[in-house]
Amino acid sequence: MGYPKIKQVRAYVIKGGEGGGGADYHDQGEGHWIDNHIATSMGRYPEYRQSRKSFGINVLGTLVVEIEADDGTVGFAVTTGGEPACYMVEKHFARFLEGRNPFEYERIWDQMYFGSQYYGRKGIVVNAISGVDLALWDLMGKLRQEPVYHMLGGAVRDELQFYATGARPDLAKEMGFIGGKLPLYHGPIEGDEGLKKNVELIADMRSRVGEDFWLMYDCWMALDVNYATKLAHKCHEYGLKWIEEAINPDDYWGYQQLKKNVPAGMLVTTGEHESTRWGFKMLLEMGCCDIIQPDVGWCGGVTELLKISALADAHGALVVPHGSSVYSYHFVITRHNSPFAEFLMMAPKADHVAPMFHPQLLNEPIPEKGRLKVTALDKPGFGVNLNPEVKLYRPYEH
Ligand SMILES: C[C@H](O)[C@H](O)CC(=O)C(=O)O
Ligand SMILES: [Mg+2]
Repeated sequence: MGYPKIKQVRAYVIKGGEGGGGADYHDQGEGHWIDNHIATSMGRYPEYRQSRKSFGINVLGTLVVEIEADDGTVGFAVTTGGEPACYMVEKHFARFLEGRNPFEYERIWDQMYFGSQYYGRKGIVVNAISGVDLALWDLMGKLRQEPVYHMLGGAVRDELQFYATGARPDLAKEMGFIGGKLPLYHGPIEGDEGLKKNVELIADMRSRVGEDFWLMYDCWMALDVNYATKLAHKCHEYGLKWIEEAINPDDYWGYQQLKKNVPAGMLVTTGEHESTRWGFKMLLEMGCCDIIQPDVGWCGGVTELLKISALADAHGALVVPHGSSVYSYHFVITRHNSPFAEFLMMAPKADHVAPMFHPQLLNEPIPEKGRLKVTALDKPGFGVNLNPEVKLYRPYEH
């Protein structure tokens, strides 16, 4: 009805070293806190314990999806997925968009998901679907000259408030954040000595930040239920607010048990590596956690996040999306059951606020004193631009 149709869908990869970082936020230079001996399930192999890049955490690179309408308007989005995701977007998903009205996002999502069900459902395929979906919302916003958050129902509060993820919660407190989430440095393979160091770090941070500041541990899937339970109990006396992604995301039964095991009042959070309403249904119905943390660039995009969020609301769970910069800000501001947002500290020493998807995006809003006014989002679409200085490769065409 009065809107131009979709003319072309294009998918690009941004490779590390040529504007790396950005949406593939683990792809950072040497000495960055995000790659400094963080516990992972690969830590059982000594050669992969010190660095996540050593086992290939940054191997994919950023996926950029552009959707051009007949009138020349271009919506775009970035997420992780790299060249394999480019193949899916160009060779498979583009057919469900080109020639269509861009506002048919439900039908487009449904066709991408069910058209790839036989090889997809999770992981990189859903990253690719998410990238297309976000680019579509950006295009819709640009065509209507409206920010995405307006199209999602409008803001339910005047500003976002953030906790910071990084190596220095003490500095995050000085910068005005409401809490600090530390990476867990030592996994079960490092035994009691490692466990002791994990507890000592929280104790040290607590002594630096005082009583009321939130402290959390992000365990990045590295633990087992027994270790996670011990860690939770030992950190309780230092006021650990939540234990995040403690175990393998496929082990719903383990999360269910962990939720029963943690001290009263401590929250269990997970979901950044989960996707679609069906994955989150498992977490919610099985009582696995208190907060779900979908990444809007990985869980199926905004279209799917709306469904996940409604499901969580009905289960009394909060939705605090993982990272994802503007793509989550436009969502969080519209939902009562998303009362705050995450900010990933991308400064190598976590000592100042730097745009999360730098250098790929221009005009990316960043928190000031741990907050962001809704007016910072008042631009068409997601309100960001691709940095023309970052090189794009288009490995496949259709
Ligand atoms: C810090 C974590 O290991 C990871 O890099 C980011 C993450 O899981 C989060 O922000 O949450
Ligand atoms: Mg996490």
